[in-house]
Amino acid sequence: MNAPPKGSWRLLLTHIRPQKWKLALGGLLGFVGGMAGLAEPLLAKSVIDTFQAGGSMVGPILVLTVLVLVGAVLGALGAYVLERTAETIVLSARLRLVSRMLRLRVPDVDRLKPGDLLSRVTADSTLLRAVCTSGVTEAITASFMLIGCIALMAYMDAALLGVTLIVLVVVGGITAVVMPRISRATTEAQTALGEMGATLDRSLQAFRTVKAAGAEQRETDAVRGVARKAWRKGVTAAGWTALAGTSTWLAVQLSFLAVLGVGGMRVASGSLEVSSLIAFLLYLFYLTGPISQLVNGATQLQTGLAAIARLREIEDLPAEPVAPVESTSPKNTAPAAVTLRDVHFQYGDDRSPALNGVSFTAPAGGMTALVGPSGAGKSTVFALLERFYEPNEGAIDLDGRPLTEMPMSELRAALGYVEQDAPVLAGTLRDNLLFANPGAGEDEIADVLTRTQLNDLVARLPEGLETAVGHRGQMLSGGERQRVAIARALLRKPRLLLLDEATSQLDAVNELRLRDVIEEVAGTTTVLVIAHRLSTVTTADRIVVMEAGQVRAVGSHAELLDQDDLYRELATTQFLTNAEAMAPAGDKQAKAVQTGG
Ligand SMILES: Nc1ncnc2c1ncn2[C@@H]1O[C@H](COP(=O)(O)OP(=O)(O)OP(=O)(O)O)[C@@H](O)[C@H]1O
Repeated sequence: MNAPPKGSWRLLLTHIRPQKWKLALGGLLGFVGGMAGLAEPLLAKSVIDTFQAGGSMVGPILVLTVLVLVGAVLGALGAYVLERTAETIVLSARLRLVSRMLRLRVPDVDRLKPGDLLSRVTADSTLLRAVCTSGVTEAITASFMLIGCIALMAYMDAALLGVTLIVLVVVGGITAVVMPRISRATTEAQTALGEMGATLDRSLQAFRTVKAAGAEQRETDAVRGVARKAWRKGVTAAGWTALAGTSTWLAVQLSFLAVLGVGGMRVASGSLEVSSLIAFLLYLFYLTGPISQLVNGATQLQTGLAAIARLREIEDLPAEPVAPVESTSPKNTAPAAVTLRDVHFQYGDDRSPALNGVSFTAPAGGMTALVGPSGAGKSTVFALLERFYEPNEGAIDLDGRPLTEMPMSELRAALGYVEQDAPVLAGTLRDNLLFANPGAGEDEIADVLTRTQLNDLVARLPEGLETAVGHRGQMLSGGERQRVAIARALLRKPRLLLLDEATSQLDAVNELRLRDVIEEVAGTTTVLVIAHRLSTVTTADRIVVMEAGQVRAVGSHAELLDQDDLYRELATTQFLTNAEAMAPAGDKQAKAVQTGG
């Protein structure tokens, strides 16, 4: 990336525009403060002239002192206003990103890594701060100062200014060459930082697995590897930045020597006053400030634009529509029928089809079970029902209405979704229950706790509903987690409950409880369950057998046992082991051969 893409500038302006007056005020204060400093050499010249003429120096020195103080105060005030405004710009960028992040579409998030996303909100957005202060405002102020300074130098002595400018043009050239390199190194450093976040996030998400697999060192090495990569890129950027800074310093020193030489000769020849030479030299040193501010500003701008480019990648992604404020009219809670008509879907152009012409109906009320070998496309059906993805062909209707014609919020409000894994979030049990319906009352909570047979769990927990359940709910058993997730989904009063049964073994008690809970729920709402248990399939009103992205049979347990070979095979291998698990003396070996999925 040699030049930041055009869109990055536009996005930068989007962030800056709302704060433009505050930035202008900060810049103005800094500028006025700087102007006070600019007048100092002129006054110093008059002090020297007065001294040489034998007049009183009290007046000029007093004015000089006041000017220094006013300059300092205004400069500090300007810096504060700028920094404060820059913080506000960082905040607004973060708020924009955060509110967009959770509205991104599932297929886009599938591609992105959570740790990298995190690093964009935290690390990359921070870089905006510098771009708004040094990058934009200070650079503009510094340009004015530079122009003012050069004008005054021209007024003092045009020949000496000529000498100075030659050296400055050389610095400008060096800076122009260095800047794109800083930009590239910064982008790479930020990308590496994002990679580090993603790698670390992966390990933390699977913390127990990492330990159990004895992979601490390997994972640590992986994170250290990307940390070092970020360091290398950071060091490269630092090197170029140092070169830019040093060339500035060197330019001023060289100008100083050149002006001292040329000016000295002119003083000796009597064509220049000593006081003018001193004032000119003071201006020359004064020039260091604006020039290094400009170089620093350009550096920060490159850094900021690199960060902005990463923020833009998120901002450019399409988002799902924002849910409107919940209407006050009572929510339709009647069980809904769902129909899939010749649905085709593939996760990407390079993937083989996950669904290949799937058609079936789950009538309103009652339970429909989806069964089939792993990879048959069962979870994909759920993902399409939630409109996490859109079918490539075919249609899905809810109560005869195509999903695409329903507002997303209405559709999702009508569905309850219990994921197969990690259905519980960090927080208290109450937080978890209220997650999908924060407005639910105590009586509603009590009701779902009874329906999902969680009362004894609540009684057993040290702080009841207020007990923290740990990151991803580790403090609960698998069966409890699943029932908590069902309770949460029920509190939302869904018209259709999508339940992806965990494939892991539940003990006999929990399996029976789950069966009873599903059966009870199916009495009041439509339940579509991806079933891995005999107890679930035998109680289902209808069973849809899927294989390789297609529906191969639909019927009752008895019908399918009789008519469908695959179902019979599943029943005798997969489901049967669950049945054995229900037996009081659960045969551990039988459990072990359960195929899952
Ligand atoms: N997010 C995804 N991106 C790409 N491919 C996917 C994704 N999710 C699933 N697939 C693929 O789509 C196919 C169907 O997967 P799906 O999860 O629907 O199967 P399933 O029947 O639910 O299996 P299981 O019972 O093991 O969960 C599989 O080949 C799988 O590899």
